[in-house]
Amino acid sequence: MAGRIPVVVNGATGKMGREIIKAVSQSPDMNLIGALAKNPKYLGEDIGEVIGCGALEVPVTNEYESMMAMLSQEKELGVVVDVTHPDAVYNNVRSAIAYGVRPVVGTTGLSAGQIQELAEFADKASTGCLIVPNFSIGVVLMQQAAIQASQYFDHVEIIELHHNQKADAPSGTAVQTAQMLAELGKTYNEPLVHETEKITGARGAQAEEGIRIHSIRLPGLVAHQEIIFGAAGQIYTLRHDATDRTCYMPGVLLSIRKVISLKSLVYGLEKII
Ligand SMILES: NC(=O)C1=CN([C@@H]2O[C@H](COP(=O)(O)OP(=O)(O)OC[C@H]3O[C@@H](n4cnc5c(N)ncnc54)[C@H](OP(=O)(O)O)[C@@H]3O)[C@@H](O)[C@H]2O)C=CC1
Ligand SMILES: O=C(O)C1=N[C@H](C(=O)O)C[C@H](O)C1
Repeated sequence: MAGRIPVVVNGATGKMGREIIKAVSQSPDMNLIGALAKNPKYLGEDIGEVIGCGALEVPVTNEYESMMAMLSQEKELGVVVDVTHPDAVYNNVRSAIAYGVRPVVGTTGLSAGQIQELAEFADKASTGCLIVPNFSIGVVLMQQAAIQASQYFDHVEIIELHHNQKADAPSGTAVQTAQMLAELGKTYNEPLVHETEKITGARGAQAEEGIRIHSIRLPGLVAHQEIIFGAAGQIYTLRHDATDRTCYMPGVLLSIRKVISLKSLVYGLEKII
């Protein structure tokens, strides 16, 4: 369909992938042309039927390279949305860029070194790539509030709480939040006493500049984060709760629309809104 952004969703049968298939297929400026999944159970089936929204005439496939080749042949610049697994995402993104396809990466768990390598790769290819640890506007607002608060508070810890099918810890959102606070050029949480962990990990993971991250995994949770600031006589808590994955869809669609005009890798939704 002329003028529409051709989109392939990788991880199409997963929790995020299913929502993205619905959102993309209902967007008048996008054309869902591919649905990639790992599970052989769905191969060849119509992705619309698999996710229960009616036929979309897009069969599920696991042939990543062929999909990238097909996207690269489209008249309009093609986008692949990656919501797969931390073990797969790096190679997926490299391969997409090599085909001139624009990746929108929701998958978390990439290391800082891997992101740097992908940025160099995207730069050399002059190809846009968006890595978005969290697509929800609420998280962007929470992070902005945290940046403001950090001017006045020298002590902060992050608690992230997720469903217990999550592969990576800490969450990409928590890692990004800690980075944002660390980049402000101060060190947090100067200890008043010598601390001993009687059980390893009791004080959480140590991120940059003394910031601690605590990860909780339980059935019943979706995706939640608290940023807790402390000072003499007061506690300031910022909290975001994703209660349903539909909260990510406006950010996913915006990212698809924006990535086609980028010429390099951009990290974070806050950079494009
Ligand atoms: N940026 C954001 O705002 C958000 C990011 N996420 C991130 O998105 C990713 C996916 O999350 P979620 O949908 O909950 O996870 P799911 O496990 O529900 O879905 C992952 C999908 O990817 C497939 N998959 C798994 N391993 C591979 C692989 N090696 N190669 C290709 N496909 C693979 C799975 O297939 P199969 O079932 O066959 O294994 C499944 O379809 C995670 O990294 C998560 O942190 C999640 C929510 C919001
Ligand atoms: O796995 C999830 O569910 C989520 N992953 C992302 C992360 O690691 O930050 C975004 C959100 O927290 C949901």
